[in-house]
Amino acid sequence: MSDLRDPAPYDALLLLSFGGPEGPDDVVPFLENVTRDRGIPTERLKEVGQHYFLFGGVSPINDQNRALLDALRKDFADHALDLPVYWGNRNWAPYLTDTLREMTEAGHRRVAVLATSAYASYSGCRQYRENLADAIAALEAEGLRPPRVDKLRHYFNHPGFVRPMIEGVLASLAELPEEIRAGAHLAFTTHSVPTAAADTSGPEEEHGEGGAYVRQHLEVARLVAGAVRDETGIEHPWELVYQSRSGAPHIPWLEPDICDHLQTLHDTGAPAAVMVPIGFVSDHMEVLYDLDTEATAKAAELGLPVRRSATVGADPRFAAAVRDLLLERAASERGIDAERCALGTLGASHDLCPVGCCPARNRRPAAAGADSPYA
Ligand SMILES: CC1=C(CCC(=O)O)c2cc3nc(cc4[nH]c(cc5[nH]c(cc1n2)c(C)c5CCC(=O)O)c(CCC(=O)O)c4C)C(CCC(=O)O)=C3C
Ligand SMILES: [Fe+2]
Repeated sequence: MSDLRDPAPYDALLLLSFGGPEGPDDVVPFLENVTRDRGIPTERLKEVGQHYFLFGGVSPINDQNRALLDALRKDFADHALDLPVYWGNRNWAPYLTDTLREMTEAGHRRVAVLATSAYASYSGCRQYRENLADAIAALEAEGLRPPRVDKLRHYFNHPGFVRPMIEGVLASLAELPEEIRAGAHLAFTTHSVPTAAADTSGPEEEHGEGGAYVRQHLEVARLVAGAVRDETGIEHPWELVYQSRSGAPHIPWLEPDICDHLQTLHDTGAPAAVMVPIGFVSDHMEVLYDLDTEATAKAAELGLPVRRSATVGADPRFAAAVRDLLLERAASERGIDAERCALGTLGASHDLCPVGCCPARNRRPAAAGADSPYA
């Protein structure tokens, strides 16, 4: 079989995610894992710890990933794709290294990796690749021969990621009282990163200020706003804003913050807003706390009606998109040119991050890129 439904050379899919605590005792060790050598002020860490304690010390991200695993397995089974799906995290159990050890022992030799992060950037891409390299090195040090890992391309502009978000915005708009609906702003929001990290995101010279990170988010915002206009006939004003900033105050990060933006909307007479978390794949803590708790409280204080639209989560169209990305890459690894699904004007992202893509402050080995020691 050498058709576009053939997963060869891949013999497994690895869902690679951030990880999160599953109870109060996990919170501090989890935050220590996340922030090791990252210079985040203690005050910020205490504050973020409180966000988790507010939810019983449980991050929603793990259940979101379990739901996505179920959706992927169902989608694969429904399409006669006989490929096991594993799950490993960068910062909490099931840890990436343990999952990769399990995969090694099960005899897997070539693994496609789906990261739960849709865009370019150090935090959203290279850091995942560094952790893959760390896991491979750890297993090699145990005398094992881990499989080769290939990270599937960025899917920010894949219709299986964008379409569910469009529907989410339409549903949130429909929930707003009719007399304020037409004037509602769309506040597209994503994780802030240091401006220096944004500027160097993606292949050098391919992107302007803000780099691939800002450009890719602006493209998704434009696509969603355009589809909403086509559907409703109403041109909702929109902006790209940021959330979840950490780090020292003197270091510039992408702005404006969602809460400052809500203040501006209020001050300039906007009647309502829909917060659209395009930067996140599922409803994890950044969405539940920073948007649903903090920004929603800010809006209430201002008397500004707001809604928060859905993330893709375990939407079956997203699961189908993952299958599409995997089969597209598999074909390409076999030397066959498969169609690369992408909405808008940026085109399908690269398979292999080029050398120097999304550079780290401290250079470390990263797997699954042109500069990988494990190609
Ligand atoms: C771009 C980006 C994404 C989106 C892409 C992706 O999804 O990967 C993302 C996702 C997430 N970030 C998460 C949690 C945290 N991120 C932190 C810190 C940081 N994130 C950053 C960036 C991003 N982060 C950055 C530049 C820092 C500063 C420190 C550093 O340079 O590394 C900290 C430390 C405390 C704080 O400062 O907030 C925590 C606890 C969780 C899990 C949530 C849950 O438990 O449900 C998820 C999904
Ligand atoms: Fe983060």
